[in-house]
Amino acid sequence: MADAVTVTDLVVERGRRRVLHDLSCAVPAGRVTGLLGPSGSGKTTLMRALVGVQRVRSGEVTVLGEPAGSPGLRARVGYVTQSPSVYPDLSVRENARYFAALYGRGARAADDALAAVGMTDAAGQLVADLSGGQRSRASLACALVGEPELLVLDEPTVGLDPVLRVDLWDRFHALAGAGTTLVVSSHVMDEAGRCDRLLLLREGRLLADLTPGELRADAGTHDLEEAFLTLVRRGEEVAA
Ligand SMILES: Nc1ncnc2c1ncn2[C@@H]1O[C@H](COP(=O)(O)OP(=O)(O)OP(=O)(O)O)[C@@H](O)[C@H]1O
Repeated sequence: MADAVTVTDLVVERGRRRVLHDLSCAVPAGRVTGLLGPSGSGKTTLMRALVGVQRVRSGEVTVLGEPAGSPGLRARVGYVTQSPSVYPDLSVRENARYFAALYGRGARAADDALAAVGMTDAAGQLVADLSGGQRSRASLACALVGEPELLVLDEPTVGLDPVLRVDLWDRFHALAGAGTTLVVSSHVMDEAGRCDRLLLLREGRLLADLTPGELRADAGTHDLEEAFLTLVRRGEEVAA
Protein backbone atom coordinates (compact mmCIF):
# COMPACT_ATOMS: atom_id res chain seq x y z
CA MET A 1 0.00 0.00 0.00
CA ALA A 2 1.47 3.36 -1.06
CA ASP A 3 1.89 6.15 1.44
CA ALA A 4 -0.41 9.16 1.10
CA VAL A 5 1.81 11.27 3.34
CA THR A 6 5.50 11.17 4.15
CA VAL A 7 7.13 13.35 6.77
CA THR A 8 10.91 13.54 6.86
CA ASP A 9 13.00 15.10 9.65
CA LEU A 10 10.31 17.66 10.45
CA VAL A 11 11.27 20.38 12.89
CA VAL A 12 8.65 22.91 14.03
CA GLU A 13 9.08 25.75 16.49
CA ARG A 14 6.13 27.63 17.94
CA GLY A 15 6.61 30.68 20.11
CA ARG A 16 10.41 30.04 20.21
CA ARG A 17 9.87 26.54 21.56
CA ARG A 18 10.71 23.46 19.54
CA VAL A 19 7.52 21.41 19.47
CA LEU A 20 8.37 18.81 16.80
CA HIS A 21 11.86 17.33 16.91
CA ASP A 22 13.16 15.71 13.70
CA LEU A 23 9.94 13.84 13.24
CA SER A 24 9.70 11.29 10.43
CA CYS A 25 6.65 9.15 9.70
CA ALA A 26 4.34 7.98 6.94
CA VAL A 27 0.59 7.65 6.55
CA PRO A 28 -0.65 4.72 4.43
CA ALA A 29 -3.22 5.50 1.73
CA GLY A 30 -6.78 4.27 2.16
CA ARG A 31 -6.44 3.61 5.88
CA VAL A 32 -7.46 5.24 9.16
CA THR A 33 -4.30 6.37 10.93
CA GLY A 34 -4.67 7.51 14.51
CA LEU A 35 -2.47 10.26 15.87
CA LEU A 36 -2.34 9.70 19.59
CA GLY A 37 -0.54 11.27 22.46
CA PRO A 38 -1.03 13.36 25.55
CA SER A 39 -2.21 16.96 25.43
CA GLY A 40 0.61 19.15 24.13
CA SER A 41 2.50 16.29 22.46
CA GLY A 42 2.27 17.96 19.04
CA LYS A 43 -0.71 16.27 17.35
CA THR A 44 -2.35 19.49 16.15
CA THR A 45 1.01 20.91 15.07
CA LEU A 46 1.71 17.82 12.96
CA MET A 47 -1.77 17.99 11.42
CA ARG A 48 -1.25 21.67 10.61
CA ALA A 49 2.01 20.72 8.88
CA LEU A 50 0.19 18.06 6.83
CA VAL A 51 -2.39 20.52 5.57
CA GLY A 52 0.26 23.16 4.92
CA VAL A 53 -0.77 25.86 7.40
CA GLN A 54 2.16 25.41 9.80
CA ARG A 55 5.42 27.26 9.30
CA VAL A 56 8.17 24.65 9.53
CA ARG A 57 11.76 25.19 10.54
CA SER A 58 13.15 22.31 8.46
CA GLY A 59 12.23 18.95 7.02
CA GLU A 60 9.84 17.83 4.32
CA VAL A 61 6.16 16.98 4.24
CA THR A 62 4.85 15.36 1.05
CA VAL A 63 1.10 14.91 0.64
CA LEU A 64 -0.41 12.95 -2.26
CA GLY A 65 2.86 13.39 -4.14
CA GLU A 66 3.13 17.17 -3.68
CA PRO A 67 4.72 19.40 -1.04
CA ALA A 68 2.19 20.05 1.78
CA GLY A 69 0.26 23.27 1.22
CA SER A 70 0.65 23.25 -2.59
CA PRO A 71 -2.27 25.01 -4.34
CA GLY A 72 -3.01 21.77 -6.23
CA LEU A 73 -3.82 20.06 -2.92
CA ARG A 74 -6.50 22.54 -1.85
CA ALA A 75 -9.46 20.50 -3.07
CA ARG A 76 -7.78 17.16 -2.36
CA VAL A 77 -7.23 17.64 1.37
CA GLY A 78 -9.93 18.26 3.99
CA TYR A 79 -9.11 19.55 7.47
CA VAL A 80 -11.48 19.77 10.40
CA THR A 81 -10.03 21.66 13.36
CA GLN A 82 -11.09 21.44 16.99
CA SER A 83 -13.10 24.65 16.59
CA PRO A 84 -16.03 24.06 14.25
CA SER A 85 -15.77 26.21 11.13
CA VAL A 86 -19.38 26.68 10.12
CA TYR A 87 -21.45 29.85 9.81
CA PRO A 88 -23.63 30.30 12.92
CA ASP A 89 -26.21 32.46 11.15
CA LEU A 90 -26.90 29.84 8.47
CA SER A 91 -28.78 26.58 8.90
CA VAL A 92 -26.91 23.28 8.84
CA ARG A 93 -28.24 22.57 5.34
CA GLU A 94 -27.29 26.04 4.08
CA ASN A 95 -23.77 25.57 5.39
CA ALA A 96 -23.43 22.18 3.69
CA ARG A 97 -24.81 23.56 0.41
CA TYR A 98 -22.49 26.56 0.58
CA PHE A 99 -19.43 24.31 0.97
CA ALA A 100 -20.77 21.97 -1.73
CA ALA A 101 -21.00 24.93 -4.13
CA LEU A 102 -17.37 25.88 -3.33
CA TYR A 103 -16.32 22.38 -4.41
CA GLY A 104 -18.54 22.50 -7.51
CA ARG A 105 -21.03 20.02 -6.07
CA GLY A 106 -24.77 20.13 -5.80
CA ALA A 107 -27.48 19.91 -3.15
CA ARG A 108 -27.47 16.11 -3.32
CA ALA A 109 -23.81 15.94 -2.22
CA ALA A 110 -24.61 18.30 0.66
CA ASP A 111 -27.54 16.15 1.79
CA ASP A 112 -25.42 12.98 1.56
CA ALA A 113 -22.69 14.54 3.72
CA LEU A 114 -25.27 15.54 6.35
CA ALA A 115 -26.72 12.04 6.35
CA ALA A 116 -23.22 10.58 6.78
CA VAL A 117 -22.75 12.42 10.06
CA GLY A 118 -26.31 11.86 11.30
CA MET A 119 -27.39 15.48 10.88
CA THR A 120 -30.33 15.08 8.49
CA ASP A 121 -32.91 15.69 11.21
CA ALA A 122 -31.15 18.88 12.34
CA ALA A 123 -30.57 20.15 8.78
CA GLY A 124 -33.04 23.01 9.13
CA GLN A 125 -31.65 24.31 12.41
CA LEU A 126 -29.46 27.38 12.69
CA VAL A 127 -25.88 26.42 13.60
CA ALA A 128 -26.04 29.01 16.41
CA ASP A 129 -28.72 26.87 18.09
CA LEU A 130 -26.80 23.57 17.96
CA SER A 131 -25.03 21.71 20.77
CA GLY A 132 -21.23 21.51 20.65
CA GLY A 133 -21.26 17.92 19.36
CA GLN A 134 -23.80 18.78 16.65
CA ARG A 135 -21.73 21.75 15.60
CA SER A 136 -18.64 19.53 15.22
CA ARG A 137 -20.61 17.11 13.10
CA ALA A 138 -21.92 19.94 10.90
CA SER A 139 -18.32 21.06 10.43
CA LEU A 140 -17.28 17.53 9.53
CA ALA A 141 -20.10 17.31 6.95
CA CYS A 142 -18.79 20.48 5.31
CA ALA A 143 -15.37 18.85 4.93
CA LEU A 144 -16.84 15.55 3.66
CA VAL A 145 -18.90 17.26 0.98
CA GLY A 146 -15.81 17.94 -1.15
CA GLU A 147 -14.87 14.23 -1.07
CA PRO A 148 -11.20 14.94 -0.31
CA GLU A 149 -8.62 12.20 -0.88
CA LEU A 150 -7.00 12.99 2.47
CA LEU A 151 -9.12 13.90 5.47
CA VAL A 152 -7.35 15.29 8.53
CA LEU A 153 -9.57 15.37 11.60
CA ASP A 154 -8.48 16.94 14.89
CA GLU A 155 -10.30 15.18 17.74
CA PRO A 156 -13.54 14.68 15.78
CA THR A 157 -15.31 12.66 18.46
CA VAL A 158 -14.90 15.07 21.38
CA GLY A 159 -18.26 15.80 22.97
CA LEU A 160 -20.08 12.98 21.19
CA ASP A 161 -22.07 10.33 22.99
CA PRO A 162 -20.91 6.70 22.64
CA VAL A 163 -23.50 5.80 19.99
CA LEU A 164 -22.52 8.69 17.73
CA ARG A 165 -18.88 7.94 18.33
CA VAL A 166 -19.28 4.39 17.06
CA ASP A 167 -21.33 5.64 14.08
CA LEU A 168 -18.63 8.11 13.17
CA TRP A 169 -15.86 5.53 13.40
CA ASP A 170 -17.90 3.24 11.15
CA ARG A 171 -18.19 6.13 8.73
CA PHE A 172 -14.42 6.70 8.82
CA HIS A 173 -13.81 3.07 7.92
CA ALA A 174 -16.40 3.21 5.14
CA LEU A 175 -14.57 6.22 3.69
CA ALA A 176 -11.22 4.43 3.97
CA GLY A 177 -12.77 1.39 2.29
CA ALA A 178 -13.69 3.66 -0.62
CA GLY A 179 -10.08 4.86 -0.87
CA THR A 180 -9.96 7.98 1.35
CA THR A 181 -6.95 8.37 3.62
CA LEU A 182 -7.85 9.53 7.12
CA VAL A 183 -5.65 10.96 9.85
CA VAL A 184 -7.62 11.21 13.09
CA SER A 185 -6.22 12.61 16.31
CA SER A 186 -7.43 11.63 19.73
CA HIS A 187 -6.16 11.50 23.24
CA VAL A 188 -8.66 8.80 24.12
CA MET A 189 -6.73 5.56 24.00
CA ASP A 190 -9.82 3.38 23.61
CA GLU A 191 -10.24 4.97 20.18
CA ALA A 192 -6.75 3.81 19.24
CA GLY A 193 -8.16 0.30 18.90
CA ARG A 194 -10.40 1.52 16.08
CA CYS A 195 -7.50 2.71 13.93
CA ASP A 196 -5.71 0.64 11.28
CA ARG A 197 -2.40 2.19 12.25
CA LEU A 198 -1.17 4.32 15.12
CA LEU A 199 1.36 7.09 15.33
CA LEU A 200 2.09 7.66 19.01
CA LEU A 201 3.54 11.04 19.87
CA ARG A 202 5.13 12.23 23.03
CA GLU A 203 6.73 15.62 23.60
CA GLY A 204 7.06 16.26 19.89
CA ARG A 205 8.73 12.95 19.12
CA LEU A 206 7.41 9.81 17.47
CA LEU A 207 7.25 7.16 20.15
CA ALA A 208 5.91 4.39 17.92
CA ASP A 209 4.40 3.66 14.50
CA LEU A 210 2.48 0.39 14.68
CA THR A 211 -0.92 -1.32 14.57
CA PRO A 212 -3.10 -1.57 17.72
CA GLY A 213 -2.38 -5.33 17.75
CA GLU A 214 1.37 -4.71 17.61
CA LEU A 215 1.08 -2.16 20.43
CA ARG A 216 -0.75 -4.66 22.63
CA ALA A 217 1.72 -7.44 21.81
CA ASP A 218 4.75 -5.21 22.28
CA ALA A 219 3.58 -3.99 25.69
CA GLY A 220 2.18 -7.35 26.78
CA THR A 221 -1.26 -6.01 27.71
CA HIS A 222 -4.65 -5.84 26.02
CA ASP A 223 -5.36 -2.41 27.54
CA LEU A 224 -4.18 0.22 25.06
CA GLU A 225 -3.93 2.94 27.70
CA GLU A 226 -1.66 0.70 29.74
CA ALA A 227 0.28 -0.29 26.60
CA PHE A 228 0.93 3.35 25.76
CA LEU A 229 2.18 4.03 29.29
CA THR A 230 4.46 1.00 29.07
CA LEU A 231 6.05 2.44 25.92
CA VAL A 232 6.43 5.85 27.55
CA ARG A 233 8.13 4.32 30.63
CA ARG A 234 10.40 2.24 28.43
CA GLY A 235 11.41 5.39 26.54
CA GLU A 236 12.19 7.14 29.82
CA GLU A 237 14.36 4.23 30.99
CA VAL A 238 16.32 4.34 27.72
CA ALA A 239 16.74 8.13 28.04
CA ALA A 240 17.87 7.90 31.69
N1 LIG B 1 0.47 29.30 18.96
C1 LIG B 1 1.37 28.71 19.74
N2 LIG B 1 2.42 29.40 20.23
C2 LIG B 1 3.32 28.79 21.00
N3 LIG B 1 3.29 27.51 21.37
C3 LIG B 1 2.27 26.79 20.93
C4 LIG B 1 1.25 27.34 20.09
N4 LIG B 1 0.36 26.37 19.81
C5 LIG B 1 0.79 25.26 20.45
N5 LIG B 1 1.94 25.52 21.11
C6 LIG B 1 2.72 24.54 21.90
O1 LIG B 1 3.12 23.50 21.03
C7 LIG B 1 3.08 22.24 21.71
C8 LIG B 1 2.27 21.25 20.89
O2 LIG B 1 0.92 21.71 20.84
P1 LIG B 1 -0.21 20.94 20.01
O3 LIG B 1 -1.42 21.82 20.02
O4 LIG B 1 0.35 20.54 18.70
O5 LIG B 1 -0.44 19.66 20.93
P2 LIG B 1 -1.63 18.58 20.91
O6 LIG B 1 -0.98 17.25 21.07
O7 LIG B 1 -2.48 18.80 19.70
O8 LIG B 1 -2.43 18.95 22.23
P3 LIG B 1 -4.03 18.81 22.56
O9 LIG B 1 -4.30 17.33 22.64
O10 LIG B 1 -4.14 19.47 23.90
O11 LIG B 1 -4.77 19.52 21.47
C9 LIG B 1 2.53 22.52 23.10
O12 LIG B 1 3.59 22.57 24.00
C10 LIG B 1 1.88 23.88 22.97
O13 LIG B 1 1.97 24.58 24.18
